Amino acid sequence: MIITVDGPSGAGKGTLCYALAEKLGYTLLDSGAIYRVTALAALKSAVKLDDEFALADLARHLDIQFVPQNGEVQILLNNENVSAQIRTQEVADAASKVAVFPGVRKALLQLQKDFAKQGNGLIADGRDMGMVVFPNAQAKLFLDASAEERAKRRLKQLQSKGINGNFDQIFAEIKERDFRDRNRAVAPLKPAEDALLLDSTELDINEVIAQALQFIESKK
Ligand SMILES: Nc1ncnc2c1ncn2[C@@H]1O[C@H](COP(=O)(O)OP(=O)(O)OP(=O)(O)O)[C@@H](O)[C@H]1O
Ligand SMILES: Nc1ccn([C@@H]2O[C@H](COP(=O)(O)O)[C@@H](O)[C@H]2O)c(=O)n1
Repeated sequence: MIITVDGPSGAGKGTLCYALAEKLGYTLLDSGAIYRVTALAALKSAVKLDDEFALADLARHLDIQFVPQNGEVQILLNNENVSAQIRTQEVADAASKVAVFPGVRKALLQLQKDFAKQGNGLIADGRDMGMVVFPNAQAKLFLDASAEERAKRRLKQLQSKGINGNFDQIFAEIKERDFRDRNRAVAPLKPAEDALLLDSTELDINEVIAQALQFIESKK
C-alpha cells in the first residue's frame, strides 16, 4: 500500500509520517529531504539558485544515500552525513527555490518513485506525492494548519533545541515558502481530488495520527 501525505511546511507531515511508518512497518520517503539535499549541493558547489540548467544537472547526478541508523535515517551527500545541515532555515529556503524548476523536479522523480519498490508499503511525505509522484496511491492525505499555528510550532521546535527564534520572522518565512510552493508552475502544492483534508490547527499529534489511521484502514 502507498500512503501519501502532502501539505505546507510545519503542518506536521514529518511527525505524522514517522508515526505511521513505525505503526505500520512501512518505508518512509521524506521527499523534502531530497529537495533540501539538492539545494545544499548547489550551495556547496556555488551553483546559482536561479540557474535551472545547472541545478537540473546537479539533481540528475546527485550522490545521495539514506542510511538507517538507530531507528533514524541518516542522509549522506557525497558520502558526507548532511542530516543536520539540511535542516537549517537557509537550506529550507533554498530548497523551495530549486523546487520551482521543472528540470529539477523531473531529475528527482524516479529517485522518489523507486522508494515504492521496497515492497513493504510506503508512506510518502511531501508536496506533490498524491498529485504527481504517486497518483495511484491507495490513501492520500492533505495535512494543513493555519500559517500562524505552523509558525508557533516551528518557534517551539527551535526553542526545544535551545535556539532563539523570532515569531514574526518565522511567520514571514512560512508565508513566503507557502506562496512559492503553492504558486509554482509545475507540481504546485494542492490537495489531490481524492485526498482526505485534515486540518490540524486544533488537533494534537495523537488526534491527527488517530484520524489518519482510521482513514487508512477504510482504504485497505
Ligand atoms: N498536531 C500538532 N500539534 C502541535 N504540534 C505539532 C503537531 N504536529 C506537529 N507538531 C510539531 O510541529 C513541528 C513541525 O512538525 P513537522 O516537522 O512534522 O512538520 P512538517 O509538515 O513535516 O514540516 P516541513 O514540511 O517543513 O518538514 C514539530 O515540532 C512537531 O512536533
Ligand atoms: N515533494 C516535495 C517536497 C518538498 N518540496 C520543496 O522542498 C522544500 C523543503 O521541504 P520540507 O518538507 O523538507 O520542508 C519545500 O518548501 C518545497 O519547496 C517540493 O517541492 N516537493
